Amino acid sequence: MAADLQVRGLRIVTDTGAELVRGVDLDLAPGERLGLIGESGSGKTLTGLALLGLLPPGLRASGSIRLGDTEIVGAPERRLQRVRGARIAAVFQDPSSALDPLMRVGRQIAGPLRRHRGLQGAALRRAVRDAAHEVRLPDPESLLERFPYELSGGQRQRVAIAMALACRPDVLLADEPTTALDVTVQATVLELLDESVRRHGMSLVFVSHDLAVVAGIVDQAVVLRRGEAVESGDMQRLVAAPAHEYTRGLVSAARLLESALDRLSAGGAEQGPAGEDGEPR
Ligand SMILES: Nc1ncnc2c1ncn2[C@@H]1O[C@H](COP(=O)(O)OP(=O)(O)OP(=O)(O)O)[C@@H](O)[C@H]1O
Repeated sequence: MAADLQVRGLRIVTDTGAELVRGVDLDLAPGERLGLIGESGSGKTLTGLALLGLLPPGLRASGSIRLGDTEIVGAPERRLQRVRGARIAAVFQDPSSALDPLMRVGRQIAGPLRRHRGLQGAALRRAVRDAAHEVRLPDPESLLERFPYELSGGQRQRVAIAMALACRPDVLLADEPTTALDVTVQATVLELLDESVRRHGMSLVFVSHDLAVVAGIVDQAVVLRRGEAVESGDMQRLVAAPAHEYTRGLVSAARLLESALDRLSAGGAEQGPAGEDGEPR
C-alpha cells in the first residue's frame, strides 16, 4: 500500500558540529511529486540521502522522517535495509554508482527482486525481463547478458531505473537523474521516469538544480538555499509568482536561457533555412 512521506525539522550535522541542513519540512501524499531545487551545495542531495537513511559517515540526521508508519531517523540498519529498495528507492546522477561493474546487468536487476520479493527461478527471470521491457531497454535478451561497461550512459541509467522500480516502492527519489546524460537522451529518460511513476502510482521526490527540468515533472517544490528551505509550494505558483528573492533569481536565470533559445530560433526562422554553404537560401 502506498505511504505518505512526512519530514519535520530535518537537521543534518557533521560530527564536528557544522550544520549542513536545518529545519527542513516536506510532505508527500501517495502519488504526489515534489521537487527539491537549489544551487550547488544547498543541501538537496543530503536531504535525499537522509530520506533513504543513507547519510555518509560523519554526518548525522535529527528531526523526523516518517515513511508511512516507519521512522527513518535513528532506525537500526536492519530496518532500513528492509525499507530501502522496497518502500523507497533511488536513482542518482551517475548510474555507475548503482551498478556493480563486474556483474552482468540481468543479475543486478534480479538482486532487489530476489531480496525484497523473494522471487527465484523462472518467476525471477520473467520479472527481470519485464523490468527490462518496462524501461525500454533495446534487445533486452542480449543486453541483460552484458556488463555495465558494454552499455551506453542512457542504457545504464535505464538499468538503474529498472532496479529502483523493480520492487514498486512507494516513493522514488530521483537525484539529478539526467544531469550526466547526453542532452538528446535526457528527455527520453525523463519521459520514462514520468510514465513509470504515473503507471505505478508512486510518489516522486525529484532533486535538481535545473528549475526548467523540475518544473516539467513535479506539482510542488521546496527551494533550498544553504541548507534551509526558503520557499515551498505549488510549482506553477513558484514559477509564476516566486515570493523569495532567491527563487526569483532561479526563475529569471531559467527564463534567460529560454529566451536566448527563443531569440535564436526566431532569428533562424526570419532568415529561413540555410543552404548547403551555410548561407540563407
Ligand atoms: N560527507 C560530507 N561531509 C561534510 N560536508 C558535506 C558532506 N557531504 C556534503 N557536504 C556539504 O553539505 C552541503 C550540502 O551538500 P549537498 O551535496 O547536499 O548539496 P547539493 O545541493 O546536492 O549540491 P550539488 O547539486 O552540487 O550536488 C555542501 O556544503 C557540502 O559541501
